[in-house]
Order: sequence, then structure tokens, then C-alpha cells
Amino acid sequence: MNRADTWSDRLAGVDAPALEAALDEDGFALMPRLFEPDVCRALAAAYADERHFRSRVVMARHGFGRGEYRYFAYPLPEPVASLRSALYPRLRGIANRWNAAMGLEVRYPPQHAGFLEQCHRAGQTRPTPLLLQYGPGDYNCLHQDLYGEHVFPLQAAVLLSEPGRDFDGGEFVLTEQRPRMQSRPMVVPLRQGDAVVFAVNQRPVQGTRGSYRVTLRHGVSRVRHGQRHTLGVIFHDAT
Ligand SMILES: O=C(O)CCC(=O)C(=O)O
Ligand SMILES: [Fe+2]
Repeated sequence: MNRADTWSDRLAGVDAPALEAALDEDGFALMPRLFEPDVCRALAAAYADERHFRSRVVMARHGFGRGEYRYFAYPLPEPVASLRSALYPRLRGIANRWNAAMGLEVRYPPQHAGFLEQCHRAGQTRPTPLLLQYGPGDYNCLHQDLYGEHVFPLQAAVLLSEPGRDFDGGEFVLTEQRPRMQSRPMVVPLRQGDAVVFAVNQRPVQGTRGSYRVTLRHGVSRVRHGQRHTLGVIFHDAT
């Protein structure tokens, strides 16, 4: 069995109706223990090896927060490549249903390779999966990972460090901006190896008089002690 099959099998064990219900209710869903601790450690350690990456961003230089991240270069290393292509078909139905509910015409093809072709034809050719590294005092301002016209409306992040042991603080947070209402904050309780799937930008909410759109942003509260690493999996590529 090749690695991509292994990841498809692994994701086949995910409770799809529960994932979908959580995404519809809150705009995010947890996938607990997606990575084993040894995989988390290996990926976090890979941050130091420049050869895996196409660029490095020091967040304070751009007003993005404090801390840094690196975008992987193609070909993506394992398990990032397999996870990205195996997760996409599990989220595509929700993405298409959300777009229909929001009155958007875009629909996503069955396989990630097909969607990437669309991105690449539009000049979005640079890989977007990334590793983030935070030390004491670091944080990530609320943001959206939009990198061009082509956007897949869901993304995933995997926490590679263990809260309480490797770091304190550094909570993954989301805000949901509702039309003519105050924003709703959400804190996502993650442990090492847990993944969160969440809305990149907008999602539909079913109200009593039809559906309306809310806008999500995500970020990370200040890390108090220790080191925190995350893997980010974004399905569209960047210009
Ligand atoms: O470090 C985090 O948990 C946030 C990661 C993030 O912004 C992303 O994956 O897009
Ligand atoms: Fe992000």
C-alpha cells in the first residue's frame, strides 16, 4: 500500500457526518489524533531544514504577529503531500454545498490534482502548505489565507506540540463575523497531533429566514512559555 492509500484509509475512519455537522454549526471541526507523536516531532524538527521550503516569513516584519513560518517547496514531503490530497475529497462535498448555499457558482472537482490544475492555469503555482514556529511571546494575528482568485473554502491545521508540556498559551482561535451583529469568538482545544478543519473565509449559516454568510478569521493567542509548532494545510496554491 502506498502512503496516499494509507492516508485515505486513515481518513475513512473519520466520522464524516459528525465532521460535516460541526462545520455547519461552528465553521470548524476537530479531527483528534490525526498524527502520532513521533510524526509530530519529526515534522516540527523539519522546520530547521531549509531544503524543505520555498520561503520564510518573519511575522513581525509584516505586522502579522510574532513568530515565523515557512512555506514548503514542491514536491511536498510526506506526510504533507498525502494528507493534502487525501483530505481534499473528504471536504469537497461540503465546499460545494456551501458554495451552492451562498449562491456562488464555483464547484470543486473530485480530486485535488484537478483543483490544483485550475490554480496553476490561473498563475497560482506556488505551494501553500506551511510549518509555523512560535516561541515565548509569539502570536498570530487574526487572518485569512487567501492567495488569489481560486480559493478552496476549507483548510486544516495540525498542532505538532503538546500544550502544557511543550508550551503554554498559544491557543488556536477563530472569530465569526456576522452581518449586523457582533463577532463570535471560538477557542479550539487542540492537543498534539489533533487537526482542526475550518472555514478559510466565508460560510453559510441557516437562519429562520433563509441562509446568510458569515466571515471567519483565525489566529493564535500569545505563547507564554516554550515552543509551539503547527502544520498548515491550505488546498489552493498561491500567486
Ligand atoms: O499556528 C496555528 O495554529 C495557526 C496556523 C495557521 O494560521 C494556518 O495553518 O493557516
Ligand atoms: Fe493561517
